Amino acid sequence: MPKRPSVTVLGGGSWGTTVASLAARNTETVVWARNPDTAAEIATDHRNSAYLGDLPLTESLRATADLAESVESADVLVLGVPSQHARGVLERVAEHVRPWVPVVSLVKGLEQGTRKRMTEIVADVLPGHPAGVLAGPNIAKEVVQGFAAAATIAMPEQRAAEMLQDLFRTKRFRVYTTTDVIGVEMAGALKNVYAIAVGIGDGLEAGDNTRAMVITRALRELSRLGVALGGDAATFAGLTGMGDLIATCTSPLSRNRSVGVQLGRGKSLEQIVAEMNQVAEGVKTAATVMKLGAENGVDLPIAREVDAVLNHGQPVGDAYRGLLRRAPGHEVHGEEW
Ligand SMILES: NC(=O)C1=CN([C@@H]2O[C@H](COP(=O)(O)OP(=O)(O)OC[C@H]3O[C@@H](n4cnc5c(N)ncnc54)[C@H](OP(=O)(O)O)[C@@H]3O)[C@@H](O)[C@H]2O)C=CC1
Ligand SMILES: O=C(CO)COP(=O)(O)O
Repeated sequence: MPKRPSVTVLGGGSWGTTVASLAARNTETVVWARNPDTAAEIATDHRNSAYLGDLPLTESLRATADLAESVESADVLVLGVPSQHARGVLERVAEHVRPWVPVVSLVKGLEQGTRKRMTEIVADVLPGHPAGVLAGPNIAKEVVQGFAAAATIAMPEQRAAEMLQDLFRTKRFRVYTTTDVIGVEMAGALKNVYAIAVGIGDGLEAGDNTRAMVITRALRELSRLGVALGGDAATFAGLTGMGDLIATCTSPLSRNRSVGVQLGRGKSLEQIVAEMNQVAEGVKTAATVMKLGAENGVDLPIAREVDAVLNHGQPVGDAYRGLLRRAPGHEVHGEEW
């Protein structure tokens, strides 16, 4: 049997480590963690206690804090650092990575300032490398424990998606394929903003009907923007759209939802962020999403309230009351929330 392509995962946080642990079941895999203690712990104890507690990782997974060494012989690169650091890490690997190696992003965020998706950043920094994304309803701790879950890998070419699919799939981690890179990337980035909205409602103890209302209308809102940006409407109804929105808006393990819950209970954003040791991408994505909406003529009433709370001092109670004051239109064809 021909040897499978080797994988290097850049980023030793919760999800980078989890995906590396999945890939290591299928092929030679190394994870790069910038913190040497994290790399040593993964390599020797097969754990990443800072991010995944005591949960055991695949024993064959290698780890290093040496970025150049980690990418030199990689056949596939996986990007697993938070969105605002992706460009910097890619720039550091550019001179070490072999030509044409595909890059798969795990990142659910947009670069502030440029408003670019991660595959657009790959195109800037590593031109010529095929770039795609793996996303879905994938709370890291559940996946690493082996609970059944599914994701979608999007590559510009279907054949590439099918080749890469086999590197990440396991008996209990189903990996579907698509060529809708824009849709999958946008769905992953957008759902975090709406998970903050749902979290705020939960923090205010608004109830189950409110949660269902916000999730459902959020799906419509994020689909409108995603389609305006070039995504396929069907993608937003699938795993990376509706699926991930449900997981992130309802899981007690979601960091984005948790930011919203704490805001709803009256904590300041500064305090919440200071107390977190993991990334909640939606905090930075909200303002970017508002700019994308304005540029593309898409009204985003729910995201606007989240942005107002996060960035413009809007009290959380007023944000929810503000939404309810707007008159509802046609459920399916209306532009309203
Ligand atoms: N966690 C999850 O369940 C899922 C997360 N994602 C997405 O995956 C991406 C990564 O998130 P996740 O792993 O959860 O994040 P975490 O917060 O768990 O970990 C972040 C990782 O990135 C590293 N890092 C931070 N800044 C830099 C930098 N400047 N240069 C290099 N490395 C850096 C951290 O290193 P250090 O420890 O040294 O600070 C850490 O290893 C995000 O876009 C997230 O939305 C997608 C699906 C599921
Ligand atoms: O993307 C995720 C689940 O699919 C993780 O969500 P959080 O970043 O909110 O924890």
